[in-house]
Amino acid sequence: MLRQKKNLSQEGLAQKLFVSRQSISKWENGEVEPSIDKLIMLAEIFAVDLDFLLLGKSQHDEVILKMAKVQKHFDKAVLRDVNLEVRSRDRIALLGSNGSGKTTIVNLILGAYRPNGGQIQRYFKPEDDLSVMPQENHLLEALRLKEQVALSAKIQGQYKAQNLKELVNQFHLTDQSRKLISQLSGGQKRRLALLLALLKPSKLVILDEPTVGMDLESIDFFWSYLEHVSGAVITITHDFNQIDRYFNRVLLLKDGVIAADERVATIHSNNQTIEQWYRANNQSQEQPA
Ligand SMILES: Nc1ncnc2c1ncn2[C@@H]1O[C@H](COP(=O)(O)OP(=O)(O)OP(=O)(O)O)[C@@H](O)[C@H]1O
Repeated sequence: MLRQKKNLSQEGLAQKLFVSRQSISKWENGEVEPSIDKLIMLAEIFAVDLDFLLLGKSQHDEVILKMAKVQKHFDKAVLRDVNLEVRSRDRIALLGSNGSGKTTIVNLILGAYRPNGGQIQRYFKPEDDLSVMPQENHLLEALRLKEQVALSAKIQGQYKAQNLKELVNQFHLTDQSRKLISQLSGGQKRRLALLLALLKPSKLVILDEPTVGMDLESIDFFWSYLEHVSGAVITITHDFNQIDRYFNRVLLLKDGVIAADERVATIHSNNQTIEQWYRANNQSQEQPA
């Protein structure tokens, strides 16, 4: 998948790694594993963490979350019968009109809401293996940016001052590091919220409308950074320009159920963009946010 994304043939990759094309073919078929020095080279060529390559095999296709017949109502029913299985390598875009219940699903997964019916099974420890970037930033406005990063890192047991400095730099926030959070722009706050959500490696990362308020440069940075995340990702987004590129699966929430659950590759093979697919499947509803 990574090789194809880079438009590299097996032959081309073999030349870069000083191995035969047959070796690449055997690795890709799962017959043989690359040695660690080749894995390090692969991580560099594909610009992914080594962890991503190492975990990729052991976590392949592992179910990490199951929702069965889940119901949630407030004044009226929001979720009537939600059935969903999330696997460890999924890159899911969760789509649906305003008020269809997307954030409610996120809150149920987090355990912030209890379902009125049905079951939710998490095959991971939420306190260790779940990271969330909520729709509203949960930042401490009175802290300086570097203090907020240090505090969150300490809470999550990820405190290494040098690593944090590098992370702040990667997120292009070094110039803001001494500023009070209350003085940051909306886009800078979103970038900081993403940094905090990704401080530790997680089995499941949930992002609720992450790019709202970001400028184009930050949006590009955001999506390219997410490529490096090794766990499953569920994102609520209407950033249709990116769904085609980044995600491998789309869900449409409509009338309280997952009305459509499709592989992005299948949609593309039908010569549709995700936006066209969304409009065709969500026709009777209002336009997205
Ligand atoms: N805590 C709550 N108390 C009462 N009603 C709620 C609560 N949380 C959500 N709702 C209602 O449930 C419905 C679904 O809300 P939710 O935020 O899940 O939708 P959404 O799909 O995320 O919408 P948007 O795209 O606008 O963010 C809405 O009608 C909302 O008012």
